[in-house]
Amino acid sequence: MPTKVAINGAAGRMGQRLVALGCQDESLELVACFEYSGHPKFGQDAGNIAGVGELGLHLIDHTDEAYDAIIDFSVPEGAHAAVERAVAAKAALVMATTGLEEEHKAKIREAANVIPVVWAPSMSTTVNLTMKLCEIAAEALKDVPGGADVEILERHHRFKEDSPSGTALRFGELIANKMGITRHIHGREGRPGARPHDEIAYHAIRTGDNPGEHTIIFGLLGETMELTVRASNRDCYASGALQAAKFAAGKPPGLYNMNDVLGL
Ligand SMILES: NC(=O)C1=CN([C@@H]2O[C@H](COP(=O)(O)OP(=O)(O)OC[C@H]3O[C@@H](n4cnc5c(N)ncnc54)[C@H](O)[C@@H]3O)[C@@H](O)[C@H]2O)C=CC1
Ligand SMILES: O=C(O)C1=N[C@H](C(=O)O)C[C@H](O)C1
Repeated sequence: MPTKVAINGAAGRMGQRLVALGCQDESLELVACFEYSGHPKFGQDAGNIAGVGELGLHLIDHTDEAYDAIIDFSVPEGAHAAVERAVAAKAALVMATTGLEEEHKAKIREAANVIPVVWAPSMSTTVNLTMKLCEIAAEALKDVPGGADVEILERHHRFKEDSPSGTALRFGELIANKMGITRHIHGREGRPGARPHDEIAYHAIRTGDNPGEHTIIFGLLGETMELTVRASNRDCYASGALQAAKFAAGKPPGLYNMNDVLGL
């Protein structure tokens, strides 16, 4: 039986790729494409919007159709709505939206008591693998003589609303946990003085249509290591999210991440 999937934020950049890839995947069935009712294309066919032709799936904000999983790539308010939809439908939730406030995060954690939730700031295989590599590097370099300075650079398209990216913040969190760092700063200006070792700095670049790029720098005295992971287009995120939906459907309630989905 195919996994029945609903998409929240279906007219967005990511939503359109989910519709386009999802409708070609025989192991799943798209059953609902949610948008907020004020969207200028509300009611139109999601397939036409995604450029794959009519699918008979219109942009809606309510359905009585059952589904096994709902995937959310939207905005914080949309993510809130997706959690409520998932709990009401007793469906798995794949939460991909970034830039969430603490109230939204608390709601997701609470939902994981009653439904399976896959929650990750990046659904990309290579990003999640790079996170593993960074954890190895952080562990190995935490006591290196002279210290290792960690800086995280991210580049995204000009339309991105949150900064820094959720992925950059997750990289920082994982590295900080391994190295015992508690200070996180965002850019530098003026005369901040010599760099302390126990901080991680984030730098967010916004240009053109960049679908996402992260560089993690470990700077030592005498040598530097940089790990870069770069998306060529959004399909790495969309296919990861569809995989996560299939993974989570029917799983026991709980919080899962992409390492669980990808077996990393
Ligand atoms: N975890 C991951 O792998 C990735 C996460 N993202 C995140 O996904 C989010 C969306 O990214 P994009 O698609 O580029 O943004 P977008 O702005 O193109 O799409 C967001 C969509 O959500 C819709 N929306 C707004 N309110 C809604 C509501 N109440 N209910 C349902 N839909 C609603 C908007 O109308 C829009 O169509 C961002 O937070 C981004 O950072 C993006 C790519 C990968
Ligand atoms: O908004 C985007 O485009 C992306 N957002 C995610 C993030 O904030 O980490 C993931 C990816 O980098 C693309």
